Amino acid sequence: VNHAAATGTGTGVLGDTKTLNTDSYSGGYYLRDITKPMYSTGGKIETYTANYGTALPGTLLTDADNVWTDRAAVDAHYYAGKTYDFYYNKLGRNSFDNRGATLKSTVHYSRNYNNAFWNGTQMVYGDGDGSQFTSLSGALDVVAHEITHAVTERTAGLVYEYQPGALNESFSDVLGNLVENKNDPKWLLGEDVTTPGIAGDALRSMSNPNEYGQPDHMNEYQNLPNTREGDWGGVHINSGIPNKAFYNFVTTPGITKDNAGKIWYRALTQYLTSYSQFIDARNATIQAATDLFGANSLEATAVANAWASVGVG
Ligand SMILES: O=C(O)[C@H](CCc1ccccc1)CC1(C(=O)N[C@@H](Cc2c[nH]c3ccccc23)C(=O)O)CCCC1
Ligand SMILES: [Zn+2]
Repeated sequence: VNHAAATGTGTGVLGDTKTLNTDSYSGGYYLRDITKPMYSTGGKIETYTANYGTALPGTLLTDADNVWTDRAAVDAHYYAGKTYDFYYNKLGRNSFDNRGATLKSTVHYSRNYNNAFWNGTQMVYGDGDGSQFTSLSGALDVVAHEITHAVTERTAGLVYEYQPGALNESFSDVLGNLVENKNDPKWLLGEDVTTPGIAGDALRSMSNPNEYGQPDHMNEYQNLPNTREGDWGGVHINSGIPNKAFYNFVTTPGITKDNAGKIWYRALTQYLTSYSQFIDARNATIQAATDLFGANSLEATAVANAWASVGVG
């Protein structure tokens, strides 16, 4: 048969079994999902391996019997599909460009690579060194974090430095956790792949940014240089402040995750721009809440209070 949707099974990074959307061709199966609405305009989800090198995208994964054992690839593929579904079904967005662009992931990037990234074209995942991280595609919040960088790039375009960069980071953490949708009262980031030898820790905490060295209030804002060593003005550090604002908002009685996500997404895609500062994000999220729920709604009031609680506005 020439290219038909097939259903395979695979083992994920944490040893769990998952059902996968694959593509059958005469002779075997590709790790390619052709079942999504994006396929009507040629979009698909494809997962590659860099084979421990750094050339991208590497080789599209194939398998003879549709039983997949590359754990990092299984999760990169499955979680990209879950993230696509969230954006399409919950927010009405058709892939990161809203025009059904193909989602391409590469796993086994380099050796013992303790990180992951969106490179402007695709997602890239390291396997970690087994101590600091396990394969980073093993966390849905990480996968959705990376794909949200692509969404931000195509919408607000928040530049990756200082406050706009910290907002860029925060939107990726917020959407990462909303897509993951765990009942995690601490709203942790990367908990499934950080320090496989230690339970209960994470990369960041949205409920208590201080726990992982991040500020949770403007009076703790860290003025860092716009260099690699300075984390581009502290984009992964000062994101603790907007992260805490979102946490305070979404945990306000009467506020739902779905409505919080709609408000943050509308602010990102309708009001924020390349050099928006924290105060602009406050104003944008209040405006979005007002658009969606009314000026004196619980949502609009709670958004203003949440930003005020971290010293913004
Ligand atoms: O997407 C991002 O913001 C991060 C991308 C980092 C990157 C950028 C450019 C080239 C290479 C890597 C990756 C993630 C991140 O937050 N990385 C942080 C924390 C981190 C992960 N691995 C590290 C190793 C050393 C130091 C810090 C880190 C960082 O790069 O700062 C996001 C979710 C999990 C990993
Ligand atoms: Zn990021």
